[in-house]
Amino acid sequence: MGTVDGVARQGTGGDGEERSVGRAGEEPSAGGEGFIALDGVEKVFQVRRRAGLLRRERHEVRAVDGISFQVARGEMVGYIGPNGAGKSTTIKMLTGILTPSGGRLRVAGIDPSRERTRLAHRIGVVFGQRTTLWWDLPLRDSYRLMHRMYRIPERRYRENLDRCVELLDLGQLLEVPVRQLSLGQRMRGDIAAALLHDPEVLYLDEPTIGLDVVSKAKVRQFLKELNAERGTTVLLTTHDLTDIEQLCRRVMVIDHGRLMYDGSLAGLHEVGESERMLVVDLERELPPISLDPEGAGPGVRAVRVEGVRQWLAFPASASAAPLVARIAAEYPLMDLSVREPDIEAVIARMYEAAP
Ligand SMILES: Nc1ncnc2c1ncn2[C@@H]1O[C@H](COP(=O)(O)OP(=O)(O)OP(=O)(O)O)[C@@H](O)[C@H]1O
Repeated sequence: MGTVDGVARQGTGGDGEERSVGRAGEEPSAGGEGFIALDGVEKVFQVRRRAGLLRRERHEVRAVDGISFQVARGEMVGYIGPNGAGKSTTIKMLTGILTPSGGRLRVAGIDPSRERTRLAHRIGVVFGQRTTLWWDLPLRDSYRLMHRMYRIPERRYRENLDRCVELLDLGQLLEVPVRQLSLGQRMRGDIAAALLHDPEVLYLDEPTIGLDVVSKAKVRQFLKELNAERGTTVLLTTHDLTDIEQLCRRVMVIDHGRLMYDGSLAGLHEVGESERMLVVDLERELPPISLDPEGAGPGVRAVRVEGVRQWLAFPASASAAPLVARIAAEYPLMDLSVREPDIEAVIARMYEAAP
């Protein structure tokens, strides 16, 4: 594991450290420290488990095991890893919900667990699997409560709400009780709620989980615009590599509480030698597609044929465009789609590839 760690840290990690300080009222941070800065952060849970009929044993779970990274103001970074890797625990420490067991952690120069309330005015959090909205209230009433809780100045609240309503398409939904919203509608409602107080940092934990293709596209487009227009710093946890591909130039991989990779998504695919899958529907049943590597790019292979449908694997770090162009030119193509490898598979291959 150490080797993967060593090999893989090649990315954009330090970029923009110089942009990290300088807001009125912000604590001066240590020379060049990132807007989000973790140094050797640990979180150890003490748990008791059954060790016989009556006996219980105490043992430790090192959910986060010495993580260090920096995120510059305005960066949008993917934070990915398999189930139980330590992602949510990290985010909970970044919001101040959990106190680290060791190491140093700062967000905008603030120690989250010591000054949770002060930090709350500067961060927004969306947990895809849970809502921060009031279940029985219409969206608009939830927003009014947040307006008061965060003491958001009236004009700023109006502007932010209007903007979120427009860009997240919430106009028809404001009077609907949250419990009657679909998952995608509720998620858009939650994202708006996290942004009403104009946070400088947004933590998103699985913001597209369970959403249909159209809702996913809406959420991603909104986040892109938010980041481009307001310079909001975003830390995004997801199991959907397309979220990362479309939103983040930088991705960090965590596993067993340790940072295994920090760099570009293309770099991650290279380290893991992972493959994407092109699924094509032809007009009629044909033998497996065979293409000249010169035109379609190297590493393309037909892996499955089922009637008119064929599956072609190709390196995930390569563009699908030349391959699609080639197939369209040489075969009677009806339809196609590209499937991303899942994160677990990419990480598994990353380990396999380590010397
Ligand atoms: N409150 C807790 N008490 C004891 N163990 C915990 C607690 N919270 C998390 N853990 C353990 O810490 C480890 C990391 O959990 P965490 O929820 O941070 O993972 P995750 O990467 O967010 O996973 P997922 O993708 O499944 O949400 C897991 O082994 C989990 O069981």
